[in-house]
Amino acid sequence: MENGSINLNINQQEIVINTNLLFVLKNLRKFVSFVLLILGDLMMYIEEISIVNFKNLKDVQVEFSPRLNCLIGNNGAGKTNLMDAVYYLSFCKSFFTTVDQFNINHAEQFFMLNGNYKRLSSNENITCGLKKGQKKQFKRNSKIYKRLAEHIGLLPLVMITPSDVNLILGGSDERRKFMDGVISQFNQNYLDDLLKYNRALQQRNNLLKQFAAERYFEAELLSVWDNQLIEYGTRIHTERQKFVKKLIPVFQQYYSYISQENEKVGLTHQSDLYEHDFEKLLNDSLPKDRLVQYTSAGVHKDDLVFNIDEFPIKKLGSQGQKKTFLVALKLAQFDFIKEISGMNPILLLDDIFDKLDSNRVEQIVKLVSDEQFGQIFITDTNREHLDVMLEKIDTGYRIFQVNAGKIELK
Ligand SMILES: Nc1ncnc2c1ncn2[C@@H]1O[C@H](COP(=O)(O)OP(=O)(O)OP(=O)(O)O)[C@@H](O)[C@H]1O
Repeated sequence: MENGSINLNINQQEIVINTNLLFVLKNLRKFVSFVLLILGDLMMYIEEISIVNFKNLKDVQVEFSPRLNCLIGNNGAGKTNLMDAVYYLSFCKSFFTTVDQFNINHAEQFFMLNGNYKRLSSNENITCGLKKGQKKQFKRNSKIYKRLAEHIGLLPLVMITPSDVNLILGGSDERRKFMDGVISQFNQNYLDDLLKYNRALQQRNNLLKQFAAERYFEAELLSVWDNQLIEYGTRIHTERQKFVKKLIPVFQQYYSYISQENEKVGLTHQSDLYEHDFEKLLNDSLPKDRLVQYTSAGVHKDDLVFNIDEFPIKKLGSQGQKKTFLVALKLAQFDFIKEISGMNPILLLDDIFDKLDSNRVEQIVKLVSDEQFGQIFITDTNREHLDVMLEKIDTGYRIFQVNAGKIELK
């Protein structure tokens, strides 16, 4: 008995030590971010860029401010193209198209981007070149990347553009892409799980089609893919759940600040896996899957539900409310990435003030003028909103006039 109670005490002590260790590890990342913040070392920014033949930017060299860069010019001048060039150097692709060749100037055969960055205490030179009909070359400090995935996350960046409205208006795949894009930037395991899940899903769907075509069924063959879906899908679900849990309160705070508490917004992660475990789901949906010849349940059906005052924002939100929603969502993404990377992501705000009333514009201006944001790029067709912003940031900004693909420092 005595021995038993001694063992019990030891076990309890071990549990306490383990729990403390877990707590320390969990909070270590937060602590490091906090220390870096205090030391002012969260800064990461692009110092200069040279662009050749990227869309309508044929020959551009620009030195940027580490704080605020305002791009002013008429419609079609090339403001968004300049931002997309900066986006490209972070993500190895355009924000707007997956077809790389579309980024080459129509009259030319190649494009070239070259960016110099300050990142924590080091300098980084990133170049990208693409010739028509060839594979693109992406280099960090003159060394070619073997896998582009190695570059993702090195230069964190968040972009807000008018096309983000597809997140609200588009299908659930847009919202899954949003979740997956943010999580996988800093989580290689998540990206691997996603790739493996999609491969297994494809194979399972092929098999269901084959069974139907041959009027035949073999449960054992299907279970090979079921097991893989369950393994990867359950991990994907857990990561998405953690991400959304972190995102919601920050997003709601931003929305409430910008709208001055005029509306209440909600964001919910919808997934079959909250109700049942994956194995049961696949078993229950098997008769339907055999009929429709594809997998009808799983994390590939997940969605994010966006509400305003408890109604779907897609149907009932005004244009300004939708815009506010997206700005708050992307700013919450900014906070999430900042915490994970320990750096201030570059923030690109394209045409952000369109559709917003003057109160909301003023709130956003106040927000992003704050030191908690690092380097910011902002476009507008005139100086009206930007001048209000510049009153709040008295030093460290640059204004560029963009005109027919040419960029001039004002
Ligand atoms: N591959 C390409 N080659 C040449 N020009 C291109 C290419 N792709 C896009 N463009 C041109 O770039 C221009 C669009 O530039 P951009 O989207 O940067 O404009 P903007 O200044 O942001 O305008 P807005 O204020 O309307 O948003 C268009 O004139 C378009 O035709």
